[in-house]
Amino acid sequence: MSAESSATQESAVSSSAAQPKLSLYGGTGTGRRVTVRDLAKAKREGEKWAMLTAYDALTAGVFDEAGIPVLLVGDSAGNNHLGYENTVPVTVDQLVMLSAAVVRGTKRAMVIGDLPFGSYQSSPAQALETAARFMKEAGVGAVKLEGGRRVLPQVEALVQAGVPVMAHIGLTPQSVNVLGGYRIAGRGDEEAEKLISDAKALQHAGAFAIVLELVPAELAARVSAEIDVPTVGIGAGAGTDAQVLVWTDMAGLTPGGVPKFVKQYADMRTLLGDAARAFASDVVNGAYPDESHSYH
Ligand SMILES: Nc1nc(=O)c2c([nH]1)NC[C@@H]1CN(c3ccc(C(=O)N[C@@H](CCC(=O)O)C(=O)O)cc3)CN21
Ligand SMILES: CC(C)C(=O)C(=O)O
Ligand SMILES: [Mg+2]
Repeated sequence: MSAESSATQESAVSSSAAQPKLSLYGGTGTGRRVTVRDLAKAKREGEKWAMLTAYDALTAGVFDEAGIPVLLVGDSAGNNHLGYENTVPVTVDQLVMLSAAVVRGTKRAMVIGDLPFGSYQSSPAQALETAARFMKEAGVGAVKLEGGRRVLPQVEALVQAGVPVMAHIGLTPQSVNVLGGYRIAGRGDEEAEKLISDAKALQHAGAFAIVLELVPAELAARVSAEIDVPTVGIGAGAGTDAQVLVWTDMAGLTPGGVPKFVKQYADMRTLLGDAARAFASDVVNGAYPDESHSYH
């Protein structure tokens, strides 16, 4: 399949399930994807929205049918899909492939590609080259990158070239080796002021939304009130315009403990483990397959 045709908005996923009433969709059945204008309108009208990560076509299709308006192909695929320790080793090739799958598996969500570590920091030209791959080869509707002031030239160049950019400040996991861990950002007056001025500068540079990760709730609420573009919180309290969670955390599939900001809405680790154990047990006992699963 050519890059062109794999990037179409068509999908094998069909939906007959009832959709949640989200004006973000411009009414269901409009046959179009959520756009940056829809998200701007949601902020004006005080409508909150949810974003989830997605790393494959089937899971993305489930979220699309559930009415999640924005799906992020996060570099959190590093630890949640590809088996790495963190997001640092993730490559553009890997995320472009996963992004293409998420676009193919969805019809209405805006799909955002997370620019991996090392794929945009060097220069605006590098950022544009990477973003163009996500748009042409995967068909994403926008990209996301980490950083405040230090990436303003990249944000400006991308927006001027026609690439919608979601910014990401607060805890920026691609800098985990500099930070020495995943710590709360924006504590203290000086850090708080820096976060606010970064948010304003990113908005001025043309970012259509800003992720606020692991920042005190009061500060995130203040940022959200002081800027016109939507904020998307993760571990940033209830005062942001939208919320994002890593889907494996939300669904109870992530092994070990999850951060305190996560709410688990399912227990998929137990569900899948039980299914696998039941299958294995049936095979060992001769209970599967039986006549109904056999051909003659
Ligand atoms: N599965 C998963 N969920 C995520 O939310 C996530 C990833 N992976 N990978 C990329 C980043 C890393 N993130 C993280 C990772 C750990 C904490 C954490 O341990 N937080 C502590 C509080 C830290 C503090 O007190 O300073 C916690 O217990 O909540 C937070 C965000 C968020 N992102
Ligand atoms: C947690 C979100 C914001 C992210 O950047 C990711 O999933 O990679
Ligand atoms: Mg990320």
